[in-house]
Amino acid sequence: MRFPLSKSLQRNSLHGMSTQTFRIGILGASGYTGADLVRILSTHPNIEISLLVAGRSAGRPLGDVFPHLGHLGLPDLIGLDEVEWPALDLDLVFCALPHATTQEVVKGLLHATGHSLLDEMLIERREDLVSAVRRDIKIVDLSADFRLEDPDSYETWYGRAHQAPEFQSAAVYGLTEFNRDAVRGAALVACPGCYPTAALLALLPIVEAQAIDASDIIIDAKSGVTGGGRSLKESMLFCEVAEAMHPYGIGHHRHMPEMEQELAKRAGQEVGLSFTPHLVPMNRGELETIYVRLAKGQSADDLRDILADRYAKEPFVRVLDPGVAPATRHVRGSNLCVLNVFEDRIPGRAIIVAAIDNLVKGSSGQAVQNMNLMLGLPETTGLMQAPLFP
Ligand SMILES: NC(=O)C1=CN([C@@H]2O[C@H](COP(=O)(O)OP(=O)(O)OC[C@H]3O[C@@H](n4cnc5c(N)ncnc54)[C@H](OP(=O)(O)O)[C@@H]3O)[C@@H](O)[C@H]2O)C=CC1
Ligand SMILES: CC(=O)N[C@@H](CCC(=O)OP(=O)(O)O)C(=O)O
Repeated sequence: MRFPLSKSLQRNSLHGMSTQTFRIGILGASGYTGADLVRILSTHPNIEISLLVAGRSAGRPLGDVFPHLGHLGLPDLIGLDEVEWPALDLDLVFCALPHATTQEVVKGLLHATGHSLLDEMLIERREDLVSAVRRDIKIVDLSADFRLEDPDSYETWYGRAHQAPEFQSAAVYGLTEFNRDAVRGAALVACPGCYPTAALLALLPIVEAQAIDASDIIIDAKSGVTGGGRSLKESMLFCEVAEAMHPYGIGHHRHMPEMEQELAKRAGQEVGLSFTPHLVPMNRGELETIYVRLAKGQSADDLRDILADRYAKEPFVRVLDPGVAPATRHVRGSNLCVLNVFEDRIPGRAIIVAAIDNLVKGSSGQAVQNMNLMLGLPETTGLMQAPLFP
């Protein structure tokens, strides 16, 4: 059976698997999330990696920067200004660039390809480019640039005015389990931050059921050092991180408005949370211990039932057996989020625990999950690897 290629996928009638290949690019391929995108996509059956962009590492082979990826035969890293967008004819681009860098890059990319999003924004596009591209390029952004819907909130929390505010409203917030349909049709997906990913998966169903007081949530979070990226920072040096642990961003971390924005959409009441992240001496992984006040008549078991029901059919979110504490070793290298709920000694309170791998479900894995939907592929393609243990 044949389908038009641009609309549907050619299907292998024997195995029910798509045989179509999509050309993708990775901007920020010499960073931690870029490396994990390459790792995950290198075994994805429908993806050809056609472009790898870097900053300081531009001009070097990928295997020079990451010897563990050197055998894949991928293109060398190049600079942004060397990319010939129309000629590359990409289906999708991942932006794994530092936040604040991405907004102008995305704007430039939409102009350089004559993207039809420009029509929606009533911005003139060059007709010669329109005819040169096969179809609109799709963008999956891993940075924070398009997560906040309100330009003023962006300026308040990121300390500078947004450079592409006209595209903020076009972006779909890519928490896949809650925005599947919108992600499928999106031109630009803003993947959630790693801390919001774990917090929202733990809290959204419970807040939606009005089973807790959403104005009184306390999130105590711990992250591995890769959460801070690969560029050199004193606070990330081995001697500063090993055998130590410290909180940061106390009372003013930029992930708070992101969590509140998404919780508020479902809470039906005022949302208030305290959030304190800590840096812990491990490479990857993230654990959140969340303290909540129960709504009248609710128990910790009720919260657990709400999560278990909500995620029963989700491939990447698991509620562990009663009493089993989620740990980063349960998810390492996988696209899983593991959750559980515990009774507090103080009546009327409960404790929710969530664990993810910040580089997989917290960034690159979730980005590929969104890519699969945007390209019309089964959501789990390339993402079913079991966690690495111990
Ligand atoms: N690390 C994590 O756990 C998570 C990260 N994120 C977000 O994902 C994005 C990437 O994060 P991460 O991989 O950790 O960051 P890294 O610092 O490890 O990597 C950043 C990448 O961007 C490249 N880059 C920087 N400036 C430019 C430029 N001007 N032109 C071209 N390339 C440039 C760097 O190239 P080079 O090194 O060669 O200069 C590098 O490849 C960030 O926005 C981050 O906030 C989101 C969720 C989790
Ligand atoms: C350990 C560490 O530094 N973590 C980062 C969060 C990384 C992330 O997921 O979020 P963004 O995409 O919003 O950067 C931080 O606290 O800023």
